[in-house]
Amino acid sequence: MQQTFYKYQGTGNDFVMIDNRQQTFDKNNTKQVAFLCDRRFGIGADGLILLENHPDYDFKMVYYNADGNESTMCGNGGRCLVAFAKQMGVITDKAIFEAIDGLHHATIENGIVHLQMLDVDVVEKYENHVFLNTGSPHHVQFESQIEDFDIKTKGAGIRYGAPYNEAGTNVNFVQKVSDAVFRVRTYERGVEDETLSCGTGVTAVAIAMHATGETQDNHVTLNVEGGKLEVRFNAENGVYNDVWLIGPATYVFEGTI
Ligand SMILES: N[C@@H](CCC[C@H](N)C(=O)O)C(=O)O
Repeated sequence: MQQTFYKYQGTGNDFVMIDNRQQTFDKNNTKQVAFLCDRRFGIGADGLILLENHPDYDFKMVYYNADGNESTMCGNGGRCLVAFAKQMGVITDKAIFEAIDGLHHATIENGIVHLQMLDVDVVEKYENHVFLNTGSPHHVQFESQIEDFDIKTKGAGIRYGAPYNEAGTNVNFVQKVSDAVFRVRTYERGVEDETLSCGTGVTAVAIAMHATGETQDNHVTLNVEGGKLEVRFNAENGVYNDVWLIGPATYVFEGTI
């Protein structure tokens, strides 16, 4: 069967988008999802996202990693899905949608998507790293420089090591640029490689930098390999709410395969 698809990217984190409002996509076919995401044999993407109907909200998001498995929240994917829902005529300039981690509010204007992320009330601080969940699990590790870093080897070591083991985590390496600006490179679970950007990852980094006193600001800029993202939040007694991930979401091409 031929599959119509749309390709989007958000700061270089790229996704195959499928309109599944008619429930025609075989959601349990892991091999098919992995094939569509394959950069040599398929379309090529870090993940695949289904746009589905929701009885109470604008739409539902179903997210798969490039390995073909359904996974936890994808921040850049959520931003791209808002742009795709607009292209499909499902929304105009704002949305409320359900993802695996709950409800998300979003707005879109001139290709820039503001996406509200999960509140965070647990930030685990260790000697060399911070661990927190921003819809997906994130290990955040501060480094003095990440330019010449072997992200894939170092990231995989942490992702598969204790205490994360097989369930794993995403791994973010962070370098401070200035008070409220950080450079981030991320190893993504389920892609099992460095990606050019990770939305839940930069959200985790912004909160981790605030929680450890690396920034006093509640509006942080994150320089990633694929561009620039912003994260804003409200911090009150160790609880982070009103968390927003902000950045571009761009249509690339469409086709059938
Ligand atoms: N690219 C994502 C994160 C996607 C989920 C992640 N790979 C996982 O399985 O935890 C983002 O932009 O947040």
